[in-house]
Amino acid sequence: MAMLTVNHISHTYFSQEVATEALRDIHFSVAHGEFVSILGASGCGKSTLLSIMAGLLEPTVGDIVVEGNSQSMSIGYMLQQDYLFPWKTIEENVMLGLKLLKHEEAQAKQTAQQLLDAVGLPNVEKKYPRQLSGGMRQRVALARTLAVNPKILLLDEPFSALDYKSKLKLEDLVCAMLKSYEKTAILVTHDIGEAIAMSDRIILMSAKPGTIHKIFDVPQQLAALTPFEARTHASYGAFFQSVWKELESLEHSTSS
Ligand SMILES: Nc1ncnc2c1ncn2[C@@H]1O[C@H](COP(=O)(O)OP(=O)(O)OP(=O)(O)O)[C@@H](O)[C@H]1O
Repeated sequence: MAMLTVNHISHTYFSQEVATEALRDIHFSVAHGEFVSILGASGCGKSTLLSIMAGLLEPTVGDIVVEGNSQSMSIGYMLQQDYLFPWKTIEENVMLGLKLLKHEEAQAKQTAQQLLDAVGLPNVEKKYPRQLSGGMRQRVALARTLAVNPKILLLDEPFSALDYKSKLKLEDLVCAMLKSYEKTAILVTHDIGEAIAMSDRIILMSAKPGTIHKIFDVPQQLAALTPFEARTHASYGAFFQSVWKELESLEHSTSS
């Protein structure tokens, strides 16, 4: 059974008597452990779809089915900004969700420490977010997300505020962590390279209204590699070009 099904979702915003059709009949499933990217130009409805998948926005038509349940309870997020609480230590930030779920303090501390070790930050637990770099803070955000053991991670351009080297390193770390914790992930991005390097499948969206234009299976020889290895593999360029061409044709068809 699919881990998540986006079940014929359509969404129209109504504001001040103006209707904007943001999404039309979006339908796809994501398997357990799969990494799917949603790629598209600005305004194609990525954020709207993400908000619906997260359960933050009720779609006009359709629903989200998570592993057989019609609810999006088991979803964690990693966003562009880390949203760490500046007045809390790193350890307290990672433990936050566990405390809300009423986990025992000692157990929560142990989980936080294990995850901080796993994301390569073994000695920062008593520091505050302002004492860490942007890349380190995003690693803390990843640890905090994984701490509550969500079934599915929604990643909303989580590397876009980072310098290029930190971004590539974090891509590798996120994929390694997701693999070792057997998580399912959906990444929203407008970065073709990132989508290719990280995903098993890429859903390319067109705009006005947002629809699924095409779904690419990332070639196995790339999908099996780490993101950095994929970016530097001989077949990366040809696949990049085929996705790029499709994106270009979309832009021409919407601007003509
Ligand atoms: N609250 C809202 N009220 C009215 N229209 C909205 C609202 N939010 C988004 N829209 C419209 O819905 C469409 C899809 O917007 P959305 O933000 O989901 O796209 P996006 O692909 O995430 O864009 P970006 O990459 O720029 O964030 C756009 O036409 C946008 O103007």
